[in-house]
Amino acid sequence: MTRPHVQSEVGPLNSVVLHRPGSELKRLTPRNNDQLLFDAIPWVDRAQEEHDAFAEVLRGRGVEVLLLRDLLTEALADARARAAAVHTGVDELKLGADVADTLRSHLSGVTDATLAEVLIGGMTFEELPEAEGRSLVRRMHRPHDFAVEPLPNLLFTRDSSVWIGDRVAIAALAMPARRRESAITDLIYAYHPRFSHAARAYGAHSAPVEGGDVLLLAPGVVAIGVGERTTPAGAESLARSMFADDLAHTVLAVPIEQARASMHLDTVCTMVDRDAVVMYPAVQHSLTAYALRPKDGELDVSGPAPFLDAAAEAMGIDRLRVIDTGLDPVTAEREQWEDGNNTLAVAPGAVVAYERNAETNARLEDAGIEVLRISGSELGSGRGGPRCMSCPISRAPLGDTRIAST
Ligand SMILES: NC(=O)NCCC[C@H](N)C(=O)O
Repeated sequence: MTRPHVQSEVGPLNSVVLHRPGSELKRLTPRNNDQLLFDAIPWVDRAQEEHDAFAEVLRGRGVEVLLLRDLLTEALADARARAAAVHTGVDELKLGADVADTLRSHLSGVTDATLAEVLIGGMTFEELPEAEGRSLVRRMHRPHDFAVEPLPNLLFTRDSSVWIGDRVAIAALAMPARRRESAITDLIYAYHPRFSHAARAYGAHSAPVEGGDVLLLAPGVVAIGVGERTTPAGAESLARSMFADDLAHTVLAVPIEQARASMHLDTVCTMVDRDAVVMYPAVQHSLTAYALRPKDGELDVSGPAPFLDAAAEAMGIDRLRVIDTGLDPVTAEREQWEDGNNTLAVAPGAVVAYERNAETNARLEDAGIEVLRISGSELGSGRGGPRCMSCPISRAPLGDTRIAST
């Protein structure tokens, strides 16, 4: 069992948290999928097969795969975790006092696995336990309305927490459909025995920061996308916290377009080697960064400067290589939408990628990157790729292997 520690995007991956999708995906309908941040209605059995294959690819590379549902169920063995779980699952403002009381006492009596299932998969009004008396709330809600909202985006374990060094930052998620995910990761890291000594970064700050926006470019150098999800205040707050804990010497705040296709920095750029990224060509020359550094207890902010220059300078390298995908704008846009730039490195120069992005993958291979292809036809309907679907908790240090000079 490796100790949680992550200093880079590409250090050999030891352990990762994934979430095998389950009943929460079966809650998606054409009426609620937009609100629940899915672009289509996934075929759940196939999504599970695709996810199992993803996990197998990682295991095949020696990666320990921890499944979020197991971690949550195990954490709930602690009575304090159960109390917190029931508290987070029951929204009294929505349910009213009577239904909330009934649900609380019901959930207090179910098994840990059932409680985890309700927290993840949600509960409809018709699934609520029977109760004495009359409730206007019950009568006025339709049977399929959610009494406990499902969390289909838990699939994207990247976003609700991020390990920086030996500390974990619980993200404050921006979208209402995802906010409760943080409470679940918080429970796991607070009460699961494996994480009992995990120190926190970012504390209880509430300005939105999502893990998909946080890229550990090199030890001590962190890029934070600022756009649809992470706010300037969130980036600044996380930077201050990392400086205070000596986790970083430079933070690059990177403005990204506030659009669905580029909701996180990792939708347009991920690292594929210690000095190389795959990047959506349309942003390659326009991406900029503000550099934040600690100075006399305050923040020193400079820039904006071109992102690639600012990153190379902070990383102490001549240049940050961009794998030249050479794609025509239409293919590039199609493959960016399908998470072609959202790769997960299992080691320097070896990444997991969706197979459907054939052109991007071919260019990566031309550049000497090993591409481990997975199918994502159903998984991708939530708009996330291999990096979004994984939360590394342990990567081996990069060591002093020299940076490629090509
Ligand atoms: N890091 C990522 O880009 N995560 C993908 C999140 C997709 C999810 N449906 C969302 O809209 O938040």
